[in-house]
Formats: sequence, C-alpha cells, structure tokens
Amino acid sequence: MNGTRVRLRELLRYMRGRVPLLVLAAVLSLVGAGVTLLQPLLVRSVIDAISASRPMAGPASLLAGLLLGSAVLSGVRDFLLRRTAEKMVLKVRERLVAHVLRLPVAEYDRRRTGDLLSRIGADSTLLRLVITSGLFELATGGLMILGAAVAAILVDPMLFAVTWGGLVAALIAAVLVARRTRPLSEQAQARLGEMASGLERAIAGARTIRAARAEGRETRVIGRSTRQAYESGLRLAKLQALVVPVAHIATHGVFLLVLGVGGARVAGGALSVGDLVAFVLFLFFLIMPLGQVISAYSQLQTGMGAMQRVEDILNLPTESAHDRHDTERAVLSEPVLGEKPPPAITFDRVTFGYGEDRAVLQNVSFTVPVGGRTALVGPSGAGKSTLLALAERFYDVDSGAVHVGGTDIRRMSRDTLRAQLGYVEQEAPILAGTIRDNLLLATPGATDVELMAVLGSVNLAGIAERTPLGLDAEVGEGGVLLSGGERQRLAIARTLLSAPPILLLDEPTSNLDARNEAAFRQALAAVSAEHTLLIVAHRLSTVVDADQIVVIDAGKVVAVGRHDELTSTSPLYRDLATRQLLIV
Ligand SMILES: Nc1ncnc2c1ncn2[C@@H]1O[C@H](COP(=O)(O)OP(=O)(O)OP(=O)(O)O)[C@@H](O)[C@H]1O
Repeated sequence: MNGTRVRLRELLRYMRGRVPLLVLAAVLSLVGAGVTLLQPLLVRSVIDAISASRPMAGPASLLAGLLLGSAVLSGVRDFLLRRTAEKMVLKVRERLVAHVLRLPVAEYDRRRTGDLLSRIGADSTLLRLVITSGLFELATGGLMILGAAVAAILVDPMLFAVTWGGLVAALIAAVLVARRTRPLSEQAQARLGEMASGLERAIAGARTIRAARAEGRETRVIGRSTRQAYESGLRLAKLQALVVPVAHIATHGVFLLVLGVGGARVAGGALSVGDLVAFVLFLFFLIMPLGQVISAYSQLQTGMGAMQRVEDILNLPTESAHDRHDTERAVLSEPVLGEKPPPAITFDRVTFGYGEDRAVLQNVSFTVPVGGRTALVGPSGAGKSTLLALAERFYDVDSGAVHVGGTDIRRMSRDTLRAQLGYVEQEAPILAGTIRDNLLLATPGATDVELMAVLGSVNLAGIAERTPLGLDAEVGEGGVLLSGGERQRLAIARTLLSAPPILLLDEPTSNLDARNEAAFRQALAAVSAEHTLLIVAHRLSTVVDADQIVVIDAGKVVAVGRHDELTSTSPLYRDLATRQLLIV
C-alpha cells in the first residue's frame, strides 16, 4: 500500500506541467459521458413518439447530432491524452539517459548493460499505459458506469435491483484477475531485460562466441529468458481466460433477466416500451465500460510495474550524489613564487578494495613529480590499473588520500579533477562512429588542422588518408575497422588533443608488431615531452628511460627508483625485467 502511494507521488511528478491538458481531457470526458448518457433518453422519446403517432423528427435529429458530437469529442480527448503520455515517456527517457550516464563506475561493474537498455527502452514505453489506458480509461469508464447506474435506477429501481447481483459477480472476478496482473507482467519485463543482456553480451563477444562454436549454447541461454517471459504472459492469459466466461455469463444473464422481467413489467403496464429500451441501453452503457475498466486496471498495474523498474534506476545515487564536496568549487593549490611546486599526483597511504572482502591496495604511498615519466610495474593483478582508476576518482579510497596538484581530489569537483587528467584505458575504447567523433570526444571545438596535427604526432595521419572520407571515415563498433595498435594510438591522440597537464596511460599488453611498436614509442615520446605521464608499463622499453619506476606487488609498493638502481636493489624488478614479464 505504502509502495503504491510512493509510486502515485512519482506519477504526479511526471505529470507536472501537463496538468492543464489533462484537465481539458477530463472535461471533454465528462461532457462526452453526459452526451452518451443522453442518448437512451432521446431513443425513449423517439420510440414513445412513434408508439403514440407523434412527430419524432426533433428528438431524432438531436440524437444524430449528439452521436456526431460525442465521436468528435472522444477523438480530441484521445489525441490530448496520447500527446500527454508521449510527452511523459519522452521526459522519463531523457531523465533515464542523463541519470544512467552519471551513475558511478562501480554501478556499471555490477549491472548488465542489456538490463539497463531494456529499462530505458521497453519499460519507459510501458509507462504510457499508466496515463492512457490506466488513469483515464479507468476514470472515464468508472464515471460512465456510475452515470449509467444512476440513470437506470431513475428509469426503474425495481429492474435495476434484479440486475445488481450479476454485475457484482462480474466485477469481483475482474478485480481478482487485475490484482495478479502486476506481478506477472513485472516478471515478464524482468525476463525481457535478461534477454536483452544476453543478446548484448552475445553481440559484443560475437567473434569469440563464433570461434568457440558457442552460438547454439548462447541461443539456448537467451532462449530461456524469452521462454520465461512467454510463460509469464501465458499465465496471465490463462487467468484472463478464466474470467472471460464468468463475465460473459454474468453480463449475458443480466440482459436476459432484464428482458424477461422488463417484458413482464411492460405487459403489466408498470413500464412503457420506451422505458424498457432506455433501461436496456443504460445497462449496455454500464456493462460496456466494465470491460474497459477491467482492462484499464490491469494496464495500470503493468504500467506501475514498469514505473517501479524505471524508478529503481532513477533512485540510484549518481556519481556526484555520493560526494559531499562536489558542490564546492575546486581550489587547486597555486604554486607560490620561489616555492617548489607540489607533485602532480600523491598517493598518501592509500588502502582500497572493490568489495568489502579484500583490499586490492594496502597503504600505498608514492608521488608523481611534475614533468617526466613515472612507470608503474608489477605482476598481473598487483593493483596498477586500480591506482589510475583511483586518481580519476572512478572509486573513492577506503583510507588515505590521493592529491592532484597538492589538493585532495575529494575536495575538488570531478569535472575540475578530470580536466587535469587525461586517461587512456588499457583496451583503448574506441567509440562507434567516425575518426572525428572519437577525437572530438573531450575537445568538441578542435579544428581539422588540430586533428590532423595530433594524429601526426602519434604517427597516425595515415588513417585519415585511407579513404576519401578522411576524418569522417567510420571506425566500426569498438574500432574494429582499425588495428589494435591504431586503436591505442587513436585513444592517445584523443587524450592529447584535450592537452591535460597529467596523462594516465595503461599500456596495452597485447604484442604490437615492430611498426606499431615504433609508432607507439613515438607517441609516448610526444606525450612525455609535454605532459606529466603516469603509465602502467608492460614493456621494458617503456621503463628503461622512465624518470621513476614504482614497483607494485600484491597491492603494496615494494620499490621505487630508476631502471639501473632497481635492477640491483629490487629482486622483483630484476625478475620482472629478466624473465620478460615486462615485454622487451
Ligand atoms: N572493477 C573491479 N571490480 C572488482 N574487482 C576488480 C575490478 N577491477 C580490478 N579488480 C581486481 O583488483 C585486482 C587488481 O586489478 P588491477 O586491474 O588493478 O591489476 P593490474 O596490476 O593492473 O593487472 P594487469 O597488469 O593484469 O592489468 C585484481 O585482483 C582484480 O581482479
């Protein structure tokens, strides 16, 4: 009950700003219901006029006019409602997209992409049901039933009492079904989300899945969710199939009863033929919207279920909502004249774990001086990439602090922090789109000359000269139309273009061929010349001339120094270098 109230409040929030249109639609509905309920009375006048051989042209033409009027009114009302509902779906989708793009990175680690997509696509569409079928049909149908019942009572209370039992039976059956609808349709939507996740995984991993000849198995796994959605739908259909006969018997029985008892009352002179026809028509207007109200109630439940799934996402705190200091303007420490500038980055006794169970980094302290190259080396899983993620503040440290330019990064807005840092992931993520789209990601205003210059600096000008499309050539989903080395250098070019003072680079572990390797070195040299570079290094050639090497093992700093020093002082480093854990 409490949950329903909360959702109704949310619903009202979605409708904010659209109240005038909804009120207009409500007024049109009211007028429409009134016009419809006048029709039986006019029919009665026409019939009674014919029976008494009186002229009937007046009431007959009024009846025709009313019919036309109510048709036009219902058309206008439906359009207004659909428009309002579409607008609501638009607003919810806009909010969902903006919200999903601002969720903390850890949230993406936990969730399936397909499920998020399905909530944005399918569930937001179902929300439309809440307004159109749900609220309005429920309200107008309810109004119609009430009006028709009152009118029927006025025509003949005794005949109405006879019909009452059948109507109540039909109503109870309908409410029972509607109550089961919501959990079943929620189940079906959740299964559809799983199906979308499965498909997303299968398409993203298409090559691996083909190579492993696993299409059949993947199809079966995805098929399971589809089948479960079908089963929920089927259970719903069975439930509804049970109710239809009950409603059918109840409503048809009521009509037969009315005709029988009413016929006897006409014969006895208690009612005129016109009265009986008017009563039957009122009964018709009472029973007809009953079906509408029942299905509207089920649809309202379906829409509310979808709303719950949408709200689940909207209620997740965004990245900056986790953050008490984000509203403060960042005050980056300005170096005082004659004073040594603060280090570019300082990790100060940093301890961090992704979950509660295990610390990935323990008490890590080191500084990255301004200018030059600091390389992070260590065995796989030691925590090197995690250090870059902490500097970008994708996650917050559990204890200790990270400082950038002398300021604790929790004391600056994420925007300010990320403007200081460029970040190139290990598996350079190239976005589907053109070379230009990719380069402009962080620097939307760059000119073509600047784009070509930055491509040249990482030895990549050639990719813009391969096709007549130049910078507008597509790179494919995830950059599949480029080689691994080209992807990495395009990602570096993209980051260089935004000219951040500090660059965080996760070196690719993949073996590059000699030409790509040379090009990568050249790109690194271009980066090192103008930026402070913190690089997770997998290649000996990256570390031999680094200004500082930090050796990490199992989440701890075990040695810091230059290549020559470390080869004599750090057994682990020597081991890494000589056993070629660092690629030569
Ligand atoms: N998003 C994440 N959620 C949970 N655990 C993670 C996540 N990312 C990394 N880990 C875990 O944290 C540990 C350190 O990972 P990290 O990627 O920092 O290592 P690394 O030293 O960069 O390794 P590599 O050289 O193989 O890239 C690993 O045990 C890894 O399983």
